[in-house]
Amino acid sequence: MTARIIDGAALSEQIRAEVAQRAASLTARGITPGLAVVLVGENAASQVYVRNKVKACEKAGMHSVLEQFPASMTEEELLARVNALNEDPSIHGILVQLPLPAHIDAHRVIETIAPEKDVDGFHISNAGLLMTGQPLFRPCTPYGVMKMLESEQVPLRGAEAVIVGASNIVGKPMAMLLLAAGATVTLCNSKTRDLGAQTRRADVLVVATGKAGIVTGDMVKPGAVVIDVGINRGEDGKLCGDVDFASAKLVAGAITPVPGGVGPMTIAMLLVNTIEAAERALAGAAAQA
Ligand SMILES: Nc1nc2c(c(=O)[nH]1)N[C@@H](CN(C=O)c1ccc(C(=O)N[C@@H](CCC(=O)O)C(=O)O)cc1)CN2
Repeated sequence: MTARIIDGAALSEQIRAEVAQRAASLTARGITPGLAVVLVGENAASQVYVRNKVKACEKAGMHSVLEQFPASMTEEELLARVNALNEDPSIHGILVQLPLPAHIDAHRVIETIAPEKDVDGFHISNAGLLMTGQPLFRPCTPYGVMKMLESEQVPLRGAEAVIVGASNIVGKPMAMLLLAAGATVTLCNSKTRDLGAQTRRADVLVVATGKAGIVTGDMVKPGAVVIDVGINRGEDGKLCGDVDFASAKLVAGAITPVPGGVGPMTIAMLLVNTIEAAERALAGAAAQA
């Protein structure tokens, strides 16, 4: 058996086209959705991601601002920039690209973003809302994974979902979204004993560890849906995921590639969250008038 390839690039194009229509309709009503992307430091991968985010906004007819600062920027200076963006009415979404330089407390920065502009969904109040089943913004990567599962019509009610990696930005919110969809969720971490025993139970397996090839074909249940969130640079210089694609695709029922899988969906869902923020701002303004 060879797995069906889940094409995140194609699905993200569809979602971005829908976003462009919503953006045009908002602009016609006098409000152009605006996203501010803040990058501190010279991380090469982050530079690519933020440029792609800004380009995607422009293509969808949205306003975007890229604020780039040297790694020497202080935490107080960054907090002041975030506060200024919180007050800027032309900006509906704010994201601070991660990782931040080690001298800056990422938690403090994220907690400074106004929750109603936190289009990454990382603010503690947005994490709490997601956990209690009342999401305002769903974090973009897990939200994109849910859209991929939906487009593939993967049954989630009662399914065994296993997530490898328990980060705040992917693993934990992924667990909340799968739980809300009715899956039985197992969240594995670096201390998990016999990882293969867990992953082999999974009808839906999501891998987000940042460790190339941590999941191999022998760790996949035949017919499972395998979602690879990892983006690593292999020894050959090419991008690869956390899943050993060559062996896993012979066992899985469906699998996401890297590149062209979850990555493009992350950017598409950022646009969706920004549109939603702008739509809420318009509704709020109308209610006050
Ligand atoms: N503030 C945030 N920081 C980070 C997030 C995030 O959601 N918010 N996620 C990741 C990085 N990330 C988004 O920022 C991201 C990673 C990868 C891609 C992507 O499209 N990847 C392509 C390959 C691109 C390449 O050539 O390198 C793919 O997989 O096809 C988009 C967004 C960490 N930081």
